[in-house]
Amino acid sequence: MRYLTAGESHGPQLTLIVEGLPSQLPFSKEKVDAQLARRQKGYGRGRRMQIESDQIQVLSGIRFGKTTGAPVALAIENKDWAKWQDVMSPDPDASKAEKRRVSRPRPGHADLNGAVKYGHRDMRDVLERSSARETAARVAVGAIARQVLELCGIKVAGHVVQIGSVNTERLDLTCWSAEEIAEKSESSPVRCLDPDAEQEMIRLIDEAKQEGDSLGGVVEVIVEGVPVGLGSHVHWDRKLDARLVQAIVSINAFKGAEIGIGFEAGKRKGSQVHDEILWSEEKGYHRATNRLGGFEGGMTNGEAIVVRGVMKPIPTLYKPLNSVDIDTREPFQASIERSDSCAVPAASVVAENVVAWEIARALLEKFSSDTADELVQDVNRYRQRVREF
Ligand SMILES: Cc1cc2nc3c(=O)[nH]c(=O)nc-3n(C[C@H](O)[C@H](O)[C@H](O)COP(=O)(O)O)c2cc1C
Ligand SMILES: C=C(O[C@@H]1CC(C(=O)O)=C[C@@H](OP(=O)(O)O)[C@H]1O)C(=O)O
Repeated sequence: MRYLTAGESHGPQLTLIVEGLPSQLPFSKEKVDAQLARRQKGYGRGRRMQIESDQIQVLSGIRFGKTTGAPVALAIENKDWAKWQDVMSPDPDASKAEKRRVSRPRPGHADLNGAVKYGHRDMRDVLERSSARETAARVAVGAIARQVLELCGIKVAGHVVQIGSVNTERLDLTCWSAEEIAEKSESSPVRCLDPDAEQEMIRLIDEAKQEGDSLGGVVEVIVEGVPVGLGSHVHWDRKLDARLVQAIVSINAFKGAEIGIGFEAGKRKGSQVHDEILWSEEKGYHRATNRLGGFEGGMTNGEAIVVRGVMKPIPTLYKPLNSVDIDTREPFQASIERSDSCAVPAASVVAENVVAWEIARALLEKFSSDTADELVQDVNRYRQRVREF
């Protein structure tokens, strides 16, 4: 299973093609649109999210509410395009495009590197594609992947663990199901499970916004119901934990990811890290704890997958940093039109969906999947085999 996305932030639409889905998979446009709506919410977003109302248009690969096995093509409209047509069409109005030409690179964004690499004197040609607008497309494909996972009894949930200096480390989530985590985070404007931390996060975002500054944070994704043995120890690029880390760090502004207790493992002794193996009639093989976040040897071990990602603060600041104009090579301090001040809550939805995609991809690699029925039967047969091992 693979996908491609295309589209500029202020172009007419995002376009995506998903290839390799099982045929006869029940396809719900409503479920995809619901994930897109979740991504648009979250405290700290800027004015752009009030303009957009993301929904997919299904262009191919679906008939009678099911996949046909052919590539699924989708589009997501950019409503902001109405104001950008003269500048962003393939044949723009030269004088209008000149007025919106960008010669002042933002520290922390892709502007300068992209301009140097691709030879652009107008950095709009970089920022339009490097924009996290593209994450709407990735949420849409993740939302389709979730429909595959759902059939196989696999649930994905996410929440915000930290914004700036406030975190929820003191929460013990071991007794919460993915469903409870999803429900609780959904009712929080910052998608945080701890009401005290939530209030403090909101205060910090307001403060940063007032100062013309921005904030990053940490998000966590949990995947429940995953069978043992997705991914493989036999080759580097088949290790599923590594693929999840790549998926998370590929989200705009994400600078790191960890599985389970992650970096904390470097501080502890082995006896405080490794999860003891148990067996019971009811659960079969399982672990006493889940510090390793559901992975050993690049393979799932049947415990919940726990993956975290850290997002740096948004680079576009109302309080600008020093930079150099590429026309004059003179220093400048620019003012900006609009930006998010904190997109961590929104990014937690992106993280859930890129993780869902990667898990679904690993599932389809392991099991027969020409049709949805074959997939479900194969997964069930395998789950039985695991119980009898
Ligand atoms: C949901 C989301 C919203 C974002 N919104 C903005 C924004 O409004 N302004 C901005 O400068 N960067 C924003 N970013 C971050 C930039 O897209 C990102 O920093 C940039 O593409 C450079 O990539 P890098 O930070 O991964 O190096 C956002 C990221 C995400 C995930
Ligand atoms: C459009 C989205 O996020 C955008 C991501 C983004 C960036 O630089 O990454 C910059 C902003 O774009 P604009 O300048 O048009 O307001 C965000 O709004 C979105 O999330 O759908």
